[in-house]
Amino acid sequence: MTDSALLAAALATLPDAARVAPPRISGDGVASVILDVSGMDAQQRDALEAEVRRLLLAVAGVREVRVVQTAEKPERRLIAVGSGKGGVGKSTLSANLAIALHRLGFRVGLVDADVYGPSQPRLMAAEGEKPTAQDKQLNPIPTRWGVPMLSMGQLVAPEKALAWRGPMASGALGQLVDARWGETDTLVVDLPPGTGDVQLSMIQKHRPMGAVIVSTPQDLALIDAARAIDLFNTAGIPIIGIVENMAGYACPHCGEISDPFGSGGAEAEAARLGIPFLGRVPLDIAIRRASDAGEPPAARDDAGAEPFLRIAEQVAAAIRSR
Ligand SMILES: Nc1ncnc2c1ncn2[C@@H]1O[C@H](COP(=O)(O)OP(=O)(O)OP(=O)(O)O)[C@@H](O)[C@H]1O
Repeated sequence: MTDSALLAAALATLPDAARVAPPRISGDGVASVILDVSGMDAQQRDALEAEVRRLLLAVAGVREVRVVQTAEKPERRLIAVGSGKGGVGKSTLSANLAIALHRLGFRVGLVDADVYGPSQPRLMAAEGEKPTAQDKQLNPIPTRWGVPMLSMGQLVAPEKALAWRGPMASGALGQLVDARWGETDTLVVDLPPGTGDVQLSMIQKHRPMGAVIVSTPQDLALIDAARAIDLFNTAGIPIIGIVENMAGYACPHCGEISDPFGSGGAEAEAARLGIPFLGRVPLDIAIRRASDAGEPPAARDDAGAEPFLRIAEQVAAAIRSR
């Protein structure tokens, strides 16, 4: 006859013994044990389970071992990046913000929820890669920038996306957010422009910690940005701040600075609305070229990364103050 005390003694030698709940054994020699695998990667989990099985099967009277793995759901904050209208650089900002936050020490993942114009696979040099799934949960795709990602563009062919109705897009958003993000503590979510179903689903179901709004300096973009801000405000999601993108164009030939979309509009709007202004990203052909080449400027060790790092520092401060 084998009792539970014998099993516990066999497992006491494990370095991870604290993760093993007291095992039980049935009269017919089936040992049951629960392992707490919180924070472990798949390899560590498998190794622990194999070791527990080996030790228990070595105990006289044990003919079978049943193992259940449990893990605490890690606390993961979502940062939604939105804009009132398309083409203002929301995707560019999301990718570079994610990388800059990673450089500041956060464990960051990137979700591209823009079903109608997913651009993260290109920006992050992951075009053509398809995520695999495990137990119906998607595995994020690692990128060379240390920020794993998932994109609507990896779930649906571009020509089919246009036919997607709101509920389908919202369902897909759930799959991206609830994927196997493991140790990731912060998800940067690149939303579609505007205030449609995906944004509502994001707000209602996934409750982001806060939102970053991207706008160009011009009036029309700002009116739309104010609408996006209003949506988050109404739902009680804090606005972390506004970023002004495509501000101040430096001519690559003569160096003269011009302001094709005006200047300072987003900062003035932020002041008017009483929300933080997070910074300005210049209209710079180097940003467009690097983005098209899948080499986000925020990953560089030169001045090109600076605007994104400054913005990320403010977002990091907002995260830490919560
Ligand atoms: N600061 C910048 N300087 C130069 N080009 C930029 C800058 N920001 C973005 N771009 C370029 O502008 C274009 C639109 O940017 P992006 O795709 O990030 O915008 P978006 O708001 O996400 O658009 P959409 O709503 O279509 O997804 C891209 O070609 C991008 O490389």
